[in-house]
Amino acid sequence: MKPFITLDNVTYQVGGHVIFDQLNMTLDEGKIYAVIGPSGVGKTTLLHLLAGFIKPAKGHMTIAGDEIRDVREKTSFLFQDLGLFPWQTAAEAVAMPLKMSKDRSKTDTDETVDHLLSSLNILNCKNYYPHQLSGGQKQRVALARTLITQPDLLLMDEPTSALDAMTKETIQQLFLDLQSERLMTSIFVTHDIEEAVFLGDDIIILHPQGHCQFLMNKEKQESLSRETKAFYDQCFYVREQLKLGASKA
Ligand SMILES: Nc1ncnc2c1ncn2[C@@H]1O[C@H](COP(=O)(O)OP(=O)(O)OP(=O)(O)O)[C@@H](O)[C@H]1O
Repeated sequence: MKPFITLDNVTYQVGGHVIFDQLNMTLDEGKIYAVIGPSGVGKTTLLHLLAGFIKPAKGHMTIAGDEIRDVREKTSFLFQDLGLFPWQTAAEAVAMPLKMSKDRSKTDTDETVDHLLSSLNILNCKNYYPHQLSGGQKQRVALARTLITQPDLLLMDEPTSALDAMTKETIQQLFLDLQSERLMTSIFVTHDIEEAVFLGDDIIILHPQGHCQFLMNKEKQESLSRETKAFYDQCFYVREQLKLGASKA
């Protein structure tokens, strides 16, 4: 795997409060990274730095060898509130990022949207407005909208936190299927240890005071099944590491 993202001595502070002090990180291309850690530790801030929404006070950050100076075209962001507009149908919301590109015909855009909605099993909802969609369907529409531009980096902030347990599992599996079809690096923030262990190739634990711990996750597991002892052992291990970090703070 190639290094795709590098953070080199990144320092970030807000209102006199240091969130990251000389943070270093190398993330590989094509992997899924789960970011977990206590509330207020800086998980969303890390995503915002990577998205180019905010800039570090010191240090360097690169994606695909280029310094992050601004919001990149090839980075997509899935916000916690999904950002679906009440006046847009599912198909219109998903097509929106493509409409900004002038060199696409309407037929081409419609076909791409239908293909993606179909692969997320929501083609039947294409003319529905947000109030006509369930939580899981909204989540899929928002995911489709982030994927339509074929991003090489997908950043997601607690993507399944508002979903019930079964819908969450369906979306997680769909996400894994989509990720396996694309050359895309995904980084998602979660408070859910099981989600981090199920989805993350690696888990990044952010501890208080900006200490960052990497856990190789998937290669330690026998399978992706939640039913295995290895899965629960790994969840237990992540929980212990979080507790240990909190006790040192
Ligand atoms: N605009 C801001 N002004 C002042 N402080 C801020 C601002 N944005 C974030 N912070 C502070 O920065 C710290 C990190 O915030 P961040 O949202 O990244 O944490 P988090 O780990 O994602 O938390 P949570 O799990 O609760 O969502 C918090 O202490 C927060 O209060």
